[in-house]
Amino acid sequence: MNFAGRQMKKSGSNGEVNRQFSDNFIETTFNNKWLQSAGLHHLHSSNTSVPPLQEFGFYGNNVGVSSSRIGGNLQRGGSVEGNEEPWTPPASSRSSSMRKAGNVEGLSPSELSPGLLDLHSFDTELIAEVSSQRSGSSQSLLFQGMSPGDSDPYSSSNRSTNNARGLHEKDLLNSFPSDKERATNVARIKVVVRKRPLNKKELAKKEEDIISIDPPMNSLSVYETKLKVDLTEYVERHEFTFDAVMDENVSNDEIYSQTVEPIVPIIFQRTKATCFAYGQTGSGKTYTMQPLPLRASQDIFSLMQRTYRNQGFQLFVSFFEIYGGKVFDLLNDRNKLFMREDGKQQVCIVGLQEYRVYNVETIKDLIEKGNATRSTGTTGANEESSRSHAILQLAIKRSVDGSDLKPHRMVGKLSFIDLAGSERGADTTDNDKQTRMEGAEINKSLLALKECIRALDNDQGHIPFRGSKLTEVLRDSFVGDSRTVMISCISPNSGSCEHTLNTLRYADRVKSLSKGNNSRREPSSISNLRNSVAVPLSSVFPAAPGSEDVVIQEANKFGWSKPNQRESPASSSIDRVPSGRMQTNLDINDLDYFEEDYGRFKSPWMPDKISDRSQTSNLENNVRQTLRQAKRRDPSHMEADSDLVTLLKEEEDLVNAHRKQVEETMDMVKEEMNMLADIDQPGNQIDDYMSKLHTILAQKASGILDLQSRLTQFQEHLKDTNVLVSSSDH
Ligand SMILES: Nc1ncnc2c1ncn2[C@@H]1O[C@H](COP(=O)(O)OP(=O)(O)OP(=O)(O)O)[C@@H](O)[C@H]1O
Repeated sequence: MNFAGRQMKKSGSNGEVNRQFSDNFIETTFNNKWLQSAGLHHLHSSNTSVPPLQEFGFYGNNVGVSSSRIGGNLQRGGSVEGNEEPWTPPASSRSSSMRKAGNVEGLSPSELSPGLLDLHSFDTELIAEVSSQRSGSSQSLLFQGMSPGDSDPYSSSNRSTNNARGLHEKDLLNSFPSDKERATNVARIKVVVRKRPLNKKELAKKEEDIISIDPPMNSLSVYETKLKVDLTEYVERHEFTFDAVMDENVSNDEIYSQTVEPIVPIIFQRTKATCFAYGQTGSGKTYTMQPLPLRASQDIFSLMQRTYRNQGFQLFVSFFEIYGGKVFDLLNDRNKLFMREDGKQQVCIVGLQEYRVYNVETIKDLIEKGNATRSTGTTGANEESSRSHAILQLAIKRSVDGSDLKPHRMVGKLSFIDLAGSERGADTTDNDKQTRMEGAEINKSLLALKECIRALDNDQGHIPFRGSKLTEVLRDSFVGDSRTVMISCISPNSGSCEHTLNTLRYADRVKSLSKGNNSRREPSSISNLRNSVAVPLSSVFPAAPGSEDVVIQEANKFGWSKPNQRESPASSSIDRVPSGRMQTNLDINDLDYFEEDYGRFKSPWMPDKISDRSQTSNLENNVRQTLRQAKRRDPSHMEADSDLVTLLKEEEDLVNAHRKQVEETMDMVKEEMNMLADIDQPGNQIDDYMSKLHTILAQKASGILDLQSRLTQFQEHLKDTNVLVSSSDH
């Protein structure tokens, strides 16, 4: 990442790494770039004086501790008016008990009250334990950035207030039917892909751009160069379709309108939403994520001013990172924080500072401050690489009775997660020990994320969210009434092909989660996994979308896409993949391949190559021969023929789909093996992980064996038909 803040020294932990700008792209500061691209360049000047956008009618007097403001626009609860110190209060000014609570591990739940932030809690989900300690101590709470509302006790007096408020809010919600409708219309999980341009380094190395994008179709193709067994090169095309696909010319503004803009209004409707960027190191995650919170807060303020004027909504910001498996507050001297789960499995962060904000300028300052504190380092693919997962949260709260005297409670929350990029140890040789350790830790948490996605995808009862801090934070993004936007960032260069395919495959898995109640993937959702075709190298570069030498996919009646070669001279030059991926006709030898690979599942890793199967399709030949004979003998068999052909096609589609799934799983396992190989610390439960992978593969293999037996039965059936036809001849 190339960001102003990254010039600063890396804070915390072992390494003090000097940061510098990447010269890979145009030479403006990243800060400038992201503000400009977000349409917020007016905020760039440090002298810019932006009048507060937000002055609530309810808070006209700004009485009480929670209405005091620091440095003009920024309020840290608990600070007294006139305190000009804009960021962290001096240590002496902090309550010692609070400091203790934020820094001592092993606290019992009852001790968690100060500075406890429930990541996704809403007013009905507040933690009971905090209540008794909080009442009457708003000053201390506010020093820890807690608005008193977060700790609202379940006292009887408050219950009645809550009821009143509940009614009031119900009326309020009823008064905005269009927003409610909009909320239901916003997809639960949206997956978009963004491709960055080739950078200077890649251009200098004359690397190919291997990704073509077809924006109207929301699809993209990755052209992967491979070697045949005879060592001739061919290119395999992998086609993917997502909710939106953005090429290198798309601005950050457009990214915002495609991703976060639609979910902003619904966080006023008691919804939690998460936007996270996923992708390999240097693929543009930070570049993409940084402008989004600013744009979102602009819209939030404008909603507060217009639609929800005088309704008492307030905006709070917090910013923390997960680095090396630990949590640090990016807005409070990188204080170490602790995650706790309450009885309702709500994840809470002990000691996290939250800032009440009144305008976009303040949020920009906070983000810059946080980014400057964030852990960065240099990887082979990115000189300014984020080595931590950064989580910025915008929380909308309301006070119980609309005044600042009463506690504020969570209404909705929007989280922005800039994941650290993964890089394989094997990709670079010059990484120092710290970078490798960081990489191992990042890989571990990303693997934990993948495990959760896989578990959700397989409809498993237990989702291993506790596998890492990252997945604990992300838990609520995937369950319950939440909205999630995943932005998959991909690098266009040929050297990143494997990473890119992996990113896209996982994006596809996440996409499949959106298909109703986390149910197993519908057949249509596996279409992406099947859309790999091979084309000759010469016909690929340049391969504009829609060019004549590609194979067009169209869905068959089962919802799976089927290869349908366009009638053009070029299409006939489509090559055959040795593995048989190109085969559109059923090949009995595929079954050998399944058995062969099932054998491999049981044996140690990893299959290097899927066996070459160029033999003729025995089953298909048998079937066709039988049908031809039958037709010749009795025209009344014509109808039965077409039924058989349909049946045959169905079976063929099934087998192809399963075969593709197995191939995809193998690629994924291979990638994960590579990642695991980079995690060389003890106690990382590799064995456990491996046995899980074994189980998954064995399940897939058994599915394929089922198919094989169905096919055999089908073949028997055809033989019987043949016998019947022959005997009727006689
Ligand atoms: N769409 C884009 N247009 C122009 N430049 C881009 C784009 N995406 C990324 N970049 C540039 O590419 C470089 C790497 O981007 P960035 O730091 O955002 O990657 P990252 O995925 O966050 O990497 P890491 O995971 O290592 O932190 C930066 O110099 C950034 O300015």
